Amino acid sequence: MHTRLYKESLSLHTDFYQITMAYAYWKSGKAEQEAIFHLYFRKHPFQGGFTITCGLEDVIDYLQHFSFTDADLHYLATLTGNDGKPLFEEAFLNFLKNSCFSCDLMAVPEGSVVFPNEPLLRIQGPLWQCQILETPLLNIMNFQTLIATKAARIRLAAKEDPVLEFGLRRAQGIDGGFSASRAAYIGGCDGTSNVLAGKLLGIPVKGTHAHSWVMSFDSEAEAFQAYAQAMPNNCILLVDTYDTIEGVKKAIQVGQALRARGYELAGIRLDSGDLAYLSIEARKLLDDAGFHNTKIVASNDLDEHIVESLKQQGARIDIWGIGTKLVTAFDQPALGGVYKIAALKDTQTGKWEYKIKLSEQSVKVSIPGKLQVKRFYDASRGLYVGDMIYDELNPPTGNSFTIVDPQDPIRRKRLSNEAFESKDLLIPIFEKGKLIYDPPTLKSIRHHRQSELDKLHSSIKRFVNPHLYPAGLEKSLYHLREDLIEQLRPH
Ligand SMILES: Nc1ncnc2c1ncn2[C@@H]1O[C@H](COP(=O)(O)OP(=O)(O)OP(=O)(O)O)[C@@H](O)[C@H]1O
Ligand SMILES: O=P(O)(O)OC[C@H]1O[C@H](OP(=O)(O)OP(=O)(O)O)[C@H](O)[C@@H]1O
Ligand SMILES: O=C(O)c1cccnc1
Repeated sequence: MHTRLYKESLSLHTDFYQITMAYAYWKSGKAEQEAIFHLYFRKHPFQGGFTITCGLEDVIDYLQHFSFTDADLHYLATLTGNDGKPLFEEAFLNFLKNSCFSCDLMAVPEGSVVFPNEPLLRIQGPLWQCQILETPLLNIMNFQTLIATKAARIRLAAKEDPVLEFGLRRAQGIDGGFSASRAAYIGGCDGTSNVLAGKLLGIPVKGTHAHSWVMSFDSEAEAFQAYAQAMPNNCILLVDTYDTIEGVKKAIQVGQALRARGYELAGIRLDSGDLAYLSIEARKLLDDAGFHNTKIVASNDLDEHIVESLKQQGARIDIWGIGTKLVTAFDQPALGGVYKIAALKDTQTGKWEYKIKLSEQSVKVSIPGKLQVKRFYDASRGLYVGDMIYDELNPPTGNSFTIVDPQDPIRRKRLSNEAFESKDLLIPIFEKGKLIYDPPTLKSIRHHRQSELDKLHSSIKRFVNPHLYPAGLEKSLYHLREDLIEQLRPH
């Protein structure tokens, strides 16, 4: 999508240090050494129990367009060090000019449920390429994964009701708005007010009208009549500009006039006040007047918690319009996804060397290897029962496995191929830079997200103190990691 939004080449859409490292790798003869990196997160957002991965299509788009234009190289050639001399040798800029993306990429399909420490992306290829891609891959995946997860939580709260994403005006800039609309649709919104997302992505566009429409007329009644006149087949009237109950009554009068012309009043919208009380009162007025099919839309700083509460209060809201708190992920504005090197191939021996990052905080110690995730499914209950992160360089044998929670090694679980079905989550996307994956449509990603959430036990999906889904390291990988920690920090 980036290439459709921006005319610029986006190969410089990275942090400066990625380019200085690429240069230094090149200078030290390591640029082409084969490496494996993983992109993963350590903690679910929103204190939740699950995360929805999102952003792969934009990652594919980015990688397909990854090349340095003359203008990019010209710019890099102007950068100087503190002695005033150019930072990058011309031969390096030529090296960039003649290169294109040539890595293998494995990914968990968009819309899948994922858990801490599981690679959402695994990239294998020349060290300099893997490195330089850290920033754009995180930039794309962190945001869209965050918003898809927020939308999925709102979808859970709204149950079967339609949810419309109204966030563009409050979103974080142009791409923030556009990619939020995409991620929100994958996460479970049914439509968007973002017309560009409608055009480019095929998301249904929906909406009502603003207070300024009403305020531009001498009276609310006139405003409603004029709107119904202009758009009799798409008439949802915002009733709270002056007095909500009076507004509903005026909307009913307009609804009667519409009916006389052979149209139906599609809905009313409430945007302030006590949404439970007002929706119940509005429903009574509409039903008493015979407008049983006129929907009640609600908006006003909604999020999953308010939607859940309004439903518990018996609110009669049919459609939820949700903007700010969805597209800005208001209560957690960033997903802390990270991207770490996990193995490097020795150029002499051709053998992989494991790489691990230590930290004082055990949660921040990285996981070495060429990781894959096996997910176990209990077909008799229709539920996912556990995920095993394992090392393809040293895969476990047999049919029964132990997984260990790296943060709490006492938490272990046995998973067996005999009791459960299983599948590997990471699938091939690029092979040596060639795209070998046919990305699914947005609609089918959305369906996939729904079927994934259906396979999670309700205790994992609750908002308050969700149950911890068993996702751990296969035992021998756990021990490998412990051994490496021991070797690097023996005391
Ligand atoms: N019955 C309810 N239970 C829980 N939350 C509610 C209920 N009704 C409305 N809310 C939420 O409470 C908040 C109300 O905020 P606020 O007081 O700013 O709204 P308001 O009274 O309508 O004012 P404004 O006219 O400025 O929008 C919103 O987030 C709204 O979604
Ligand atoms: O509340 P959100 O979830 O962000 O949904 C979108 C909001 O945007 C519109 O009004 P706007 O916020 O521009 O003006 P208002 O606050 O005066 O209604 C609309 O009326 C909603 O309230
Ligand atoms: O169509 C609407 O009602 C709408 C669109 C954007 C923001 N708030 C409301």
